[in-house]
Amino acid sequence: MTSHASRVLVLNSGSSSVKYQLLDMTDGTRLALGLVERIGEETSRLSHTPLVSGGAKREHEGPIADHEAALKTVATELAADGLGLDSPELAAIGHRVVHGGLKFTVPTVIDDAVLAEIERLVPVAPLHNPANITGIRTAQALRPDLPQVAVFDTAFHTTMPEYAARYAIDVATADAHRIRRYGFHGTSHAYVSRQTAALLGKDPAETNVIVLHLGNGASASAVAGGRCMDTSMGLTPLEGLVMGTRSGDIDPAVTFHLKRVAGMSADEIDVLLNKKSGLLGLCGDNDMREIRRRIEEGDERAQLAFDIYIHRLKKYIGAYTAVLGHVDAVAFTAGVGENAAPVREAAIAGLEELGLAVDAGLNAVRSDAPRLISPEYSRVAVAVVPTDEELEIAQQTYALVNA
Ligand SMILES: Nc1ncnc2c1ncn2[C@@H]1O[C@H](COP(=O)(O)OP(=O)(O)O)[C@@H](O)[C@H]1O
Ligand SMILES: CC(=O)OP(=O)(O)O
Ligand SMILES: [Mg+2]
Repeated sequence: MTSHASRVLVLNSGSSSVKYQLLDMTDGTRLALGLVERIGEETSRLSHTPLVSGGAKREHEGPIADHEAALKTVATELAADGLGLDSPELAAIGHRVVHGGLKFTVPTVIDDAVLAEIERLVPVAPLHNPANITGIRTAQALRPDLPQVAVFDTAFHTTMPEYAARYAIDVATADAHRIRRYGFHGTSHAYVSRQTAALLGKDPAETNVIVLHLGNGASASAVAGGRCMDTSMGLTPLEGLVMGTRSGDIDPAVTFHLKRVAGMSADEIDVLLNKKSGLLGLCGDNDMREIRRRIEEGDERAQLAFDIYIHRLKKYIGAYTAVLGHVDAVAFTAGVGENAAPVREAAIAGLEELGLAVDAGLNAVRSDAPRLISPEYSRVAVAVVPTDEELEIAQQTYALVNA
């Protein structure tokens, strides 16, 4: 590595998308960012924005078969801006890895053993770890000389108290199969809880925050003084809130029932609960924008799906208020949390007894900045705090390779 290398490329590979950012870590400037969506479909879409020398956003539509092809397209786009992966200024590539199990509690330089462990965890993150692995392998092939760093979604949650991390099942069985609650979106929960403290002008070590990360995948966390006390996702990213295509919490007996009575296999049940449930299963759409549009037109199925989504959210806000005892702020983040004012309004409605309220005028403001949406009199602050998993991953990656 040359001493002046100060750029980090971050790859956030999801089940059907790749988000990426190229940053200069001397001052944290973003040089380029983009998103490849609907990978594996005929209508894949790439949107790439160079942020240097006045470059404009470029968009392409057309089939991108898999994550390897997606990453190669990203490399071509970056090269077209003079920001190619062959640049000597690149110090490292940082990868979001969703499941790190018990082994990975800190950012880790990837070698064959680390990659094998991420692979071993595929059964507990079937939608995510395979995409992360392809991202790592493709990046390694393009720049075998560079450090590749894994930043784990699970890492922030490893400090959860044992009473929150354990399921109430036979201890020997649980331990033999490493069955416990790991939690996900940890990079986002860590970043957003810190940003929320900053918004309140408080020391993160003395601030209690309920973070609601509402994207396609969604999770809540209870963070006390920077430490995760509980989170809604469990062994896998299926538990907890209602999500775009995932059921969140259900009676586990539903699965035996589907097997015994409906004759479904374990794999079929897995697909049902992970890919055909949640908002999609309830009303046929998983995009909150489309659901709100249908509700405006009087669609009752969309309304019921929305109500179920909100009911679950409210239950977690109540539960985490009890877990924390004292709450300084509830922070909404990710695609839905940052953009869907009706979700924020409905989730907080009726929670005055918990010290929570939303100001309709503030809630309607559109902005990319962290902001309060609660009225002056609200005992607990309600905030919209945009997440930036890529920045957080870049910082952790750069810190590790310079350590
Ligand atoms: N303006 C908006 N109003 C409502 N929902 C939105 C809006 N913009 C984006 N979303 C929601 O955000 C989701 C994507 O969020 P994101 O955090 O990018 O998720 P993920 O990282 O899981 O792909 C979309 O599925 C969509 O439902
Ligand atoms: C862990 C998880 O659910 O991630 P995403 O929201 O990116 O699907
Ligand atoms: Mg996400």
